[in-house]
Amino acid sequence: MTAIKYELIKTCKQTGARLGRVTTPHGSFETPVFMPVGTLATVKTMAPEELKDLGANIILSNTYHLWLRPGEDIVEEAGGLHQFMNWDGSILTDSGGFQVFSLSDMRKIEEEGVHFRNHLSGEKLFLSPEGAMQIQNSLGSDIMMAFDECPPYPATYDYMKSSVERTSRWAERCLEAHQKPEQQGLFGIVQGGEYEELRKQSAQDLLSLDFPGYAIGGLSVGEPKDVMNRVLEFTTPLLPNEKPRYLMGVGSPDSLVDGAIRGVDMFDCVLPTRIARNGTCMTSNGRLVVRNAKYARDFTPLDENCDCYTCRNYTKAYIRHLIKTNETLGIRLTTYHNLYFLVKLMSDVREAIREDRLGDFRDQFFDQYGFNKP
Ligand SMILES: CNc1nc2c(CCNCc3ccccc3)c3nc(N)[nH]c(=O)c3cc2[nH]1
Ligand SMILES: [Zn+2]
Repeated sequence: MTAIKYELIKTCKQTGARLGRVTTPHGSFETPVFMPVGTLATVKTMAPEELKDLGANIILSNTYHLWLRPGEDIVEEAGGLHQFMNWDGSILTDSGGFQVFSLSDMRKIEEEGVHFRNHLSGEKLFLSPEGAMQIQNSLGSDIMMAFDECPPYPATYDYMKSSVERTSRWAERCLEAHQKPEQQGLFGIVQGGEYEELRKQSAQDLLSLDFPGYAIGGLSVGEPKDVMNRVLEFTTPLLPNEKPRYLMGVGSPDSLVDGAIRGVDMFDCVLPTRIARNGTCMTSNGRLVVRNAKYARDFTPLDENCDCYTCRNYTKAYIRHLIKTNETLGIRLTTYHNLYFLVKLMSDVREAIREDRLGDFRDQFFDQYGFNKP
């Protein structure tokens, strides 16, 4: 019995989008799905009950951060991440490679692994594919990610080629170091930047290792949206139809819809929680900065089309007051709303796939939200 099961329910007749269901040892969820990010074993300011209430069934956590604080040994002693943070839904952990590159300034990549400095203390550290697997094993996540290199954008073809080949060798080492495949699913991460030949090579290498799911890495690293969409158009068809596809680090509402249309099933992004902390909200009519003076006497909800807890019980004026006075309830209410907004968006996307009208949904959503239609 493998840890991860994927059921393809149907494909949208109007687009390449898929309606599916992923089952892990901690439950199942329909796809396409947005996964809230919980870096330090918490989706910032949200209690697990609130995440369940807003409709989240799977959240992300992170090898790099939890290895540094509190240490995976403490999490293991607590009985694993689910016990430690009191979350009984599914958990996906990233392997730490990306965080090393995005957080640590001094780093050196070798065949063995990556040398870098702890971004908090400056002490020298080393992370290898085997180390990343051991940490995720201790955390007890339902879905683990292979240790990969996410090259910067842009990167030369030659650099990208040698990076892809190393990431493929690291993926093999992760598989060999995988201790509990019946309890934890391991996803391979396809790299290759914007080079179709290298995406093909990366996908071919990883498919030969027969992972239960595949991630598309190396995107949402500063490339223009049309580059991301083009890479998706020639990369998703390389992946098996009967396994989930996870686009890492994406993204904004328009990228989620455009990714789903191109056959992506799973998404994660820090955006909704990060912008909530400075009082910026995603609404059906576009972004809203609630601390703006014009909302001081606006006694309507953040989004009149939203039926979330925040929008049913509080006004822009009150939330603006809380944000301006740095009252914690303020960012809790904006976080709850932003997460609900993306979870609801993906529910609407799944509905549109069921009814074979995701292309029409995209046009209507983009017009109302204010995205320019290319
Ligand atoms: C924002 N753009 C972006 N993010 C990327 C990530 C991280 C995805 N988010 C995981 C996370 C988990 C917990 C807490 C915080 C973040 C990647 N991860 C890996 N392993 N490989 C990638 O190529 C890669 C590319 C990315 N682009
Ligand atoms: Zn709301």
